[in-house]
Amino acid sequence: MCGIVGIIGVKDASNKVAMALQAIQHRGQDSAGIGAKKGNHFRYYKDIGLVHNIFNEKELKRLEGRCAIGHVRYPTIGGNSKEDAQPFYSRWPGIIMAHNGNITNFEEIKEHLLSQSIFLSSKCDIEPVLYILSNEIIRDNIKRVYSFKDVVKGLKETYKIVKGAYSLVGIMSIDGKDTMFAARDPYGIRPAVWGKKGDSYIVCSESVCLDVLDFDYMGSIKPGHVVFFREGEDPVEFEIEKKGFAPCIFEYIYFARPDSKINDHCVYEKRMELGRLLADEFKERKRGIDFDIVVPIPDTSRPSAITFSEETGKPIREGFIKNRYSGRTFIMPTQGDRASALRLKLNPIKAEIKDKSVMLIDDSIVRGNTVKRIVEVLKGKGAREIHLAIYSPPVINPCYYGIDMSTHEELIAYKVLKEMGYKFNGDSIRLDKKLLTKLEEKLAEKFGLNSLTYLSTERLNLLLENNRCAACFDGDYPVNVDEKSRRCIVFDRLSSRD
Ligand SMILES: O=P(O)(O)OC[C@H]1O[C@H](OP(=O)(O)OP(=O)(O)O)[C@H](O)[C@@H]1O
Ligand SMILES: NC(=O)CC[C@H](N)C(=O)O
Ligand SMILES: [Mg+2]
Repeated sequence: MCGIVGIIGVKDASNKVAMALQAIQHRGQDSAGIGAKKGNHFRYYKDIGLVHNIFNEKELKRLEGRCAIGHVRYPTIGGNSKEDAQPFYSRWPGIIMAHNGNITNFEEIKEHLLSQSIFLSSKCDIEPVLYILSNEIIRDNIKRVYSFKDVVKGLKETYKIVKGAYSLVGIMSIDGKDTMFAARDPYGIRPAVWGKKGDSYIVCSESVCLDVLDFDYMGSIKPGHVVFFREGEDPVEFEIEKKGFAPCIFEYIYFARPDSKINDHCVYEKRMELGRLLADEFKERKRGIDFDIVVPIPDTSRPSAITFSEETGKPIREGFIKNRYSGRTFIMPTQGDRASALRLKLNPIKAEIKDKSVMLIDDSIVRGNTVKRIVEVLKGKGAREIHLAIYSPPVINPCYYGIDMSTHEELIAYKVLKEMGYKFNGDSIRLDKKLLTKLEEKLAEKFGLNSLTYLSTERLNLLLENNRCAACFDGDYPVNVDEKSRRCIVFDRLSSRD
């Protein structure tokens, strides 16, 4: 999941964007970029690394202007080269743009551009979208000054061609004025919120960016809508193409910061609710299992562990301390990076663990790296029993919409179901409670756990009712991804890794 930010109407906007990007660094740790506009000049800079390593005072000074956008990247299409980092720039008309999500028909639209002799300089999926948008704005309509009407028409045509999950942010000149725009795909799969302070505006993936810069939270960009922002003017909104509302549920489970608001929900409250739902699940399906303490696996599961402890009446303890200088492991690019980072990241408190029956809480099991490491450590420190409860269902379907788990084969729950002889029917794998319990037993055995409890999809559904994309759990994909696009997403991603 990447992070996007756009700010208009402040002095040295790129400085503020750099600050906001640091607030959402957890959404992408591989590369970052900022683009700014001053008068008729666009400038941008992007590189591999964390925001504070890339942008120094000198670099930010060069990115002058009262409007700027920025991006933190976690590659899900293409590789991790400097060329693939965002944002991207188109000269005609001048637009600088970035996105969060995945363009699922990336390969098809590259061909569409090639047929018009338009070549790309990267493997990043937003580059062709930008060129399509530029083309559609200027099509049969070459002007010195473009209006909202021209840009909305261009976006409407672009939405007809581009499929997938995308939250866009961009800057261009409209009616001869600096204008920032933000748009979400027709299902609003990826988040985008906006805020206001005096005459200035901000758009970003999560509301924490607003907090660090003292902007007021104004709401979310609606699915399939575009909003234009100009300094000192009221925002102007248009519907481009709306199909429904299916925000990614994994944002609430893992991706977003707990202190953020997305889709007008407070993520912390949603995680507390997930902890309560998990406790209900545990009480219903795992009667007879006893434990001494509840231990969250830092960081993401901490709010849910609090409510799980409250609901089960068992004390919560810090069994692991997270090294404050290590980032997220799941979003690291290779299996080797993830495994060695886990050793550095989590260290146990022996006094809390020795001779205890421990109930671990985590948000998800994806590849199983974290559980494997945690069990090894706890056994080494003399835990009497190790139980694990996960506040999401088994991840058994790939994500094609911007989370780096786009193949079945990397998903541990899928692999174990296959070993159990379960027959798959495309991506639509649904687990009833009987099969869920069998899978839990098998995985517990594999990891050396005394018990494993997942949240059932039925209970997860209580979190957001029908308004969500939970395809990684239930196989219900809002945007159809054909076989060719699937292969492209996977191939582009894996061929760029070691
Ligand atoms: O089964 P796996 O493939 O290991 O993936 C799942 C784990 O990865 C994430 O943690 P991460 O370390 O990325 O971030 P966190 O500090 O926010 O928990 C997530 O919170 C799980 O703990
Ligand atoms: N996770 C994301 O949102 C990544 C955005 C885009 N697909 C890229 O790889 O740059
Ligand atoms: Mg974690």
